[in-house]
Amino acid sequence: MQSLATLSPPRDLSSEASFDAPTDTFSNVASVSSTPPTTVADDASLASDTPKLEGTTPIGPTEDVTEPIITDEQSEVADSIVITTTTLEIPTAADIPAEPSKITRTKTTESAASTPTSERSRRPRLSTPVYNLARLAGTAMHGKRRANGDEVADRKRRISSSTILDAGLEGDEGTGVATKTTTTPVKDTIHASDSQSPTRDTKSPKSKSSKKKLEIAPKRIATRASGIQAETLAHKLSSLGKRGRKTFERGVAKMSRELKRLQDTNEFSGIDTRPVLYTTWANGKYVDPSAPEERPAKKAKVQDDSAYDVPEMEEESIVEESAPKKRCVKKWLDRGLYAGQEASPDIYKGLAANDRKKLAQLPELTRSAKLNKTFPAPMFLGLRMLIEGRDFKLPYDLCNPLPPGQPKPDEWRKMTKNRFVGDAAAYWKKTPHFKDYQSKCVCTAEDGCGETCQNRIMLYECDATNCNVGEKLCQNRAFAKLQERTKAGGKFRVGVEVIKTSDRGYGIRANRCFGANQIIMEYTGEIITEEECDRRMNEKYQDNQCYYLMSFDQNMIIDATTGSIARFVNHSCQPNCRMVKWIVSGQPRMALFAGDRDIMTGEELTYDYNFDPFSAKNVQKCLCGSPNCRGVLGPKPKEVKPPKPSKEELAKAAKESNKKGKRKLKDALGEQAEAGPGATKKRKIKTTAGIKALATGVKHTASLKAATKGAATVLKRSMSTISVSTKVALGKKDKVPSKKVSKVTKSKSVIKSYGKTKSPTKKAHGTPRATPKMTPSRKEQLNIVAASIENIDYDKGSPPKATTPLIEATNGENILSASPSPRKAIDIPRIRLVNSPRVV
Ligand SMILES: C[S@@+](CC[C@H](N)C(=O)[O-])C[C@H]1O[C@@H](n2cnc3c(N)ncnc32)[C@H](O)[C@@H]1O
Repeated sequence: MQSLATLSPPRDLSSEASFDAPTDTFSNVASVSSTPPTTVADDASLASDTPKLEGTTPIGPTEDVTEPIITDEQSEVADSIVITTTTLEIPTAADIPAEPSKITRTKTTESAASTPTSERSRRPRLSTPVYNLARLAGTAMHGKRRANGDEVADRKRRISSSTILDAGLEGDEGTGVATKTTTTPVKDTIHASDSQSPTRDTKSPKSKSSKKKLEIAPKRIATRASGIQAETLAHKLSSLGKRGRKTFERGVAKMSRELKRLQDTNEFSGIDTRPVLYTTWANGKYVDPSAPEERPAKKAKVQDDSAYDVPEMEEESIVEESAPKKRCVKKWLDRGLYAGQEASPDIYKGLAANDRKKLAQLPELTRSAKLNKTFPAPMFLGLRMLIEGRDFKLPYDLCNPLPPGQPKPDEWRKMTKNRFVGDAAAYWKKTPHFKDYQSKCVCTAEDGCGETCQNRIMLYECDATNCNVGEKLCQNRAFAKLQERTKAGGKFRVGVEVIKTSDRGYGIRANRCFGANQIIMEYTGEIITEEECDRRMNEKYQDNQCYYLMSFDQNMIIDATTGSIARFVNHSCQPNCRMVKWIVSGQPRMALFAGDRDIMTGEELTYDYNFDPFSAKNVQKCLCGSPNCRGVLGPKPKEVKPPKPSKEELAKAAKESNKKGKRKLKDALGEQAEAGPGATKKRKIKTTAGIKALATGVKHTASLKAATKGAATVLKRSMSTISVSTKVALGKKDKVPSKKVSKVTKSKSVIKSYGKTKSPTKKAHGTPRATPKMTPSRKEQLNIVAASIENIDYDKGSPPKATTPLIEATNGENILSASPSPRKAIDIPRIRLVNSPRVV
């Protein structure tokens, strides 16, 4: 009988789930049920890790016992593993036929051997943890002894009992019957290998030699790098004295099986199964992860921050926190992302009663005011936000200012209000005709001082003195709105910024959107007399490339060399803005307004300078780049008049008209005869439409008064011939209060005095200025071309509309065709600037 060592997983491996999970039943069984060596004499048994089973299962006779076939896997196992063995009684070749050998096997093996089953043997899987052990034992570094595929069958190898058993098991895999056994004595081999194996089987220590074995049994080193020496049973025994050992052995012999099994526990073996902790070191010190995080005191934190050079930020935030909270002011936009969308016809639909009530109180939605169609942003929440008054951020394309660090113009002293310089203030007072602006408009709350407001038509801004509607509903307060908008500052509110152009010096860019005709910024500066302007041109600005002088009012000039940002607006022959002069609280003020189309964020703002260069020397090349560029910074071209007809053509035309006149007279007489005496009168009324029409069709006397007044005011501001036209327009039979007529007469005298042509001033270097356009009077600029409003179609009962004669600028520009403003939408005649600003 030879003992056959079976390969069983080392004890420590069974507990090291971290390497390879011992999924095989065998390992687990081995771990749990392995026992100390049965006897110290039995080396194999002593080294064995497998439990000693109570019963032994005879393995059937094996014929043809040959040298065991060692598979690659098995050989590796044998080579590299410290093997624990279990005593097996294997029949020798001679014994086999005589009596069936008995072999002590594990339960699994036993069942595999005894019960023919189709189950695969689990044995080969046992080798998995063995590799790890080899690596741990330090033998793995030597590498494999052979390459894959080597013929190893004939090679003489150390063979362990496990190998033999494995071989046998391999052979009967599937059948459970061992087909090959070995005759090679393996005991010595096992000895050698067992010298490193831990002692476990202490089942029956019998002799002194076995005790010696126990004593010299090497300490088992825990495979975990715990650093703690595992105190094994053997180790403990070795430190005992003779008597102590005897006592122990006696005790062991008496030990119950359960207790013996306990000895195999990790605790008993001194195996540290606690997870390995990766230590953290910081600044040369061990960081204990379990220790609570140290929170530095607040003061220390500030000191830390200072190390990163951000103390200012910290300080600022602290200051902000301590500052009292500002009251949240509701911000309104009159233009938004969804500008132009139609509002829902029933805005109260789907709202709760409370919300309806709130909504009804909003001034924007009161019946008297016009619904602002341009404010449904954002699309679905607009109404809710109106009710609740929440702010929202503007999208990128509505406001996109340039980043900081843009080039800034030097030597520019900003001035946000006009200032009279020198004699200008004194001279200004002599012409108080701007008191006329105080005449109240006749607008109703529904109108809201819209396009039909007389003040608006006259370019008078409404205020408390001249507005019939009131501040809340009035829409004719552009300058007041501008002031309100920009007073708080901020890039969006200001809406414009200086840019450096590539070829025209500085310019102005819109950093937000502006609606058509919306006021953008005021043009302010020093108001100087012509004499002062000449002086500055000759002395101060002699070598200047850029001029910031603009004709203003009463033959005066605004010099914006010291002035508002509007002075940087460049010229374009196809501009997107216009410079318009308004009378605000009786004072003329100039501002840049958007043109007839909306202005998008990022566009450069331009207007037509209608530039007067004084002399050829000052003519500058225009670089606006528009398709209709005039080439130079010069005055607007006059409209090309049709060529004069020849004398013959004139004579012919006269004949024709004579004939037609006779015929018309005949027709007229015929009609008169048919229609009776009233017909002529009717016809007369028709031709004198204008204000007469208003007067006849109006029920409200107040409206009548205002309408008449409005028209008269426009006329009186235009030229002296207005009085004639007005009289015609009013008609003798119209019951217009005499006061109004007298006012017109009065204005006539004003205009006379104001319409004086100025004496030509001396140009630079003593030459007289040859350009009366420099500061044109109203008389020079405007001409009445018609005083009819025949095409007005009033609704019955609607209040009368203010009317003004259609006026054309002297340069031939027809206002209706040249500037199709929204005013065109309503059928009233309109005027343009009474005194168009000019850059000089
Ligand atoms: C009122 S300033 C405009 C601001 C000026 N670009 C600046 O840098 O101060 C008028 C001057 O700008 C220049 N300028 C404006 N528009 C121009 C244009 N379209 N082409 C060439 N130069 C222009 C001319 O030199 C003109 O005298």
